[in-house]
Formats: sequence, C-alpha cells, structure tokens
Amino acid sequence: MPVVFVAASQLPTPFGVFTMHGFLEEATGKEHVALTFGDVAGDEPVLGRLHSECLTGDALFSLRCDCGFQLEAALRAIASEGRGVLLYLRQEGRGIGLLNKIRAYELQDGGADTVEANERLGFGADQRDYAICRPMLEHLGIRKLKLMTNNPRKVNALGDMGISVATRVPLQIDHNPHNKKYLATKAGKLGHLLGSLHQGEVEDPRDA
Ligand SMILES: Nc1nc2c(ncn2[C@@H]2O[C@H](COP(=O)(O)OP(=O)(O)OP(=O)(O)O)[C@@H](O)[C@H]2O)c(=O)[nH]1
Ligand SMILES: [Zn+2]
Repeated sequence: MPVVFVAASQLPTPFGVFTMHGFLEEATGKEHVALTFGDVAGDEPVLGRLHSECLTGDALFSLRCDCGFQLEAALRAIASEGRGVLLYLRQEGRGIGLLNKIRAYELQDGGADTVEANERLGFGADQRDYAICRPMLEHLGIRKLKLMTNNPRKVNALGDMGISVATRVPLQIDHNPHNKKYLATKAGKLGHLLGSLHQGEVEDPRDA
C-alpha cells in the first residue's frame, strides 16, 4: 500500500502544539494526516489513536455518534502524556464515504440500525482497511502503541501488520439521546468494548 510522506508543519491546538505530517495514498489520491506530540520514535510504546474520518462528528458537532468527543479526548490525552500520535484516516463512514453515510443515516432515521443501514445499501458493516497505517507509523519510527480504542478490530489489524499494541486504552464517551442506539449497536453487533453503559440496549425501539 504505497503511502508517501509529503510535508510536515506545526499545528497549534487548544491542547498543545502538535506536529502535522501529511501523507498521500497514491492508489486512491486520499490525503491522510498524522499528528504527533513529543518524540515518538523508538521502542517505548507510544500513546496512540487511529481515528477514522467523521465529518459530521469531527467538524459539524453531530451528536449521532461519539467521534468528535473521542477526537478531542484523544488529543487532550496525548498532550497531557507529553508524547503520542493520532492518525487521522480518511475512511469516512467506516469506508463507504460521506454521501453513502448520509444515505445510511436516512435509513436510520426510518428505524434501521447502523449495521442494517449499511447492509441495505449493499455495503459491509465496516469496510475499513488499516493497511495505510503501517507506512505512516514506519515513517514516524513508531513500533509499539498504547492504543486508545474500544474496537478490538483495530487492535487485531495492527497486530496482523506487525505493529505491537502493548495495551488497549478504553476511550468511552457518555451517551446522549441521539447516539444511545448507535453506541448500543456498536457494542451489540460490531464488537466494541463499551462496558455496561451501552450493553443490552440494542433492541430498544424507543431509541431509534
Ligand atoms: N456507515 C456509517 N458510518 C458511521 C456511522 N456513524 C459513524 N460512522 C463512521 O464510523 C467511523 C468511526 O467508527 P466507530 O465505530 O465510531 O469507531 P471505531 O473507530 O471503529 O472505534 P473506536 O476506536 O472505539 O472509536 C467514522 O468513519 C464515522 O464516519 C453510521 O451510522 N454509518
Ligand atoms: Zn462519527
């Protein structure tokens, strides 16, 4: 999976000054970003997050999902640790793209859950491919991660490509009336480790 490094710059944020590294995925033309804080190269495990793009949650304040809250929590945690990395991966809508995600939301407005909506549109529940992470992490000299995620598939995908996950750090966000069913479906159907907060709520039609 050819991903080439293009340029790096400073990125000041409310949480601290990160370094932003830009990468081009040549096969698709997608532009990915890594934000690093401190000195991340070497064998000591690095606090890290693989964050899949969610325009609605990350930039438009959507309460339908937990993405924007997780993004902020991850950047805060990295800055407070003084060392870490966030890969911002352009895999909008779990890989189906923004317009298809809006189609999926339309079906969810009609009662489908997040998995059923993808499947009705002819997609898999989760179409993401994490292969681009390896060359990005290699470029940054990162071999081991303390990975902030509730998604065991990310842990397994990294392990399969030779990136060791020393520990999984849960990144749980409180639910609200708009994302309660979504989070319950993630726990019930997609295998996310969300603890007792969201389990057992997947069938409750009042949350649609
Ligand atoms: N197709 C689809 N994609 C969604 C929906 N809600 C959020 N997404 C996308 O899902 C991705 C985030 O996936 P999540 O399942 O929230 O989280 P994760 O990255 O797998 O796991 P964590 O590391 O625990 O956050 C982003 O690309 C979002 O755009 C939805 O209802 N349908
Ligand atoms: Zn989201």
